[in-house]
Amino acid sequence: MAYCENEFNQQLERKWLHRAFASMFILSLVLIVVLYCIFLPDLDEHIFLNGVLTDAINFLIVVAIFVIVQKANLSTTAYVHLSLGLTLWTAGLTFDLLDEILTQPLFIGIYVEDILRTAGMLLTCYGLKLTMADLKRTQQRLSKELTTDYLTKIANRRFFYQHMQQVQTQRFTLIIIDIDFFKSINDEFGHDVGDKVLTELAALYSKAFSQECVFARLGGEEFAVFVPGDDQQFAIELSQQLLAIARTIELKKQRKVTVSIGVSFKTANESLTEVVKRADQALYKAKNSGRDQYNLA
Ligand SMILES: Nc1nc2c(ncn2[C@@H]2O[C@H](COP(=O)(O)OP(=O)(O)OP(=O)(O)O)[C@@H](O)[C@H]2O)c(=O)[nH]1
Repeated sequence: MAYCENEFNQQLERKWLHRAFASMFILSLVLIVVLYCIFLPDLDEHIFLNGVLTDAINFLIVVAIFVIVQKANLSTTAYVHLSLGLTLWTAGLTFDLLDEILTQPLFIGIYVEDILRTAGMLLTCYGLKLTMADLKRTQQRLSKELTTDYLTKIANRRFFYQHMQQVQTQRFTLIIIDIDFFKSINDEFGHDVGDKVLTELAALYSKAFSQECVFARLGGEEFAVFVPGDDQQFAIELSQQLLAIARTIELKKQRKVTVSIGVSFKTANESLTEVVKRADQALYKAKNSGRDQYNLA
């Protein structure tokens, strides 16, 4: 609710900002033309069409960029810098354009026109830099979101499979962990307690692995660990440790959480599908043999 209100206020603020910049943009151009007409009433004597076409094209290009900026979804800081920069730049170009049609006082050509254009260009450049930085931040956030599990904040299935694909020429150990009777935990204690068990288990397991291991939530109540190498003894010790960690999570009514584990070792020419299938089969055996245990494929 608070989020929606905030979003609404931001949209309202942006709408007014748009109106203010559009009005300022149009007014500044009209003002320059009007001032010319006031101070140079004998237009006929001054009109000469020298290079007007290229200046008109330059003018129209910057006006088009201004319109694009008004429609773009930018951060407020980037939007303000770009709009202000383009307004000043266009004001400079208006003097430049009128200069081709009318004779203007020297000080306008030397100071006003160039100062406005240069200040406008600098502000626009800075606005572009801010826009690029915003874009980079958005890309980084989206790519993190794409590979992170929304609930436990550990890596998700997409990240895990991408990682296995990248290192599929190496030998590795795949451990699949599945919480036992998770449906009954949800049914008995509620979905929020189920969520808490998932986050707590993910946090405890994250601390148990070294940097080279990749730990992810595959979905539902299923987790997976990628361990480089195919050391069987290490896999057994790690699985025992994972079983013990799960039992430390205590639910109400003295009920403890347990997990079942399936382990497979990737051989040199084996496909990813095959190694995942063998780990799944090992997990299935651990479940069928009474749960709270591991099985090696
Ligand atoms: N709280 C919560 N529950 C989830 C989530 N994702 C899946 N579940 C539930 O997890 C349960 C999985 O149940 P089952 O596949 O029957 O497995 P199980 O009850 O653990 O039984 P076994 O695996 O055979 O021991 C389902 O009831 C899903 O609704 C989640 O993000 N949060």
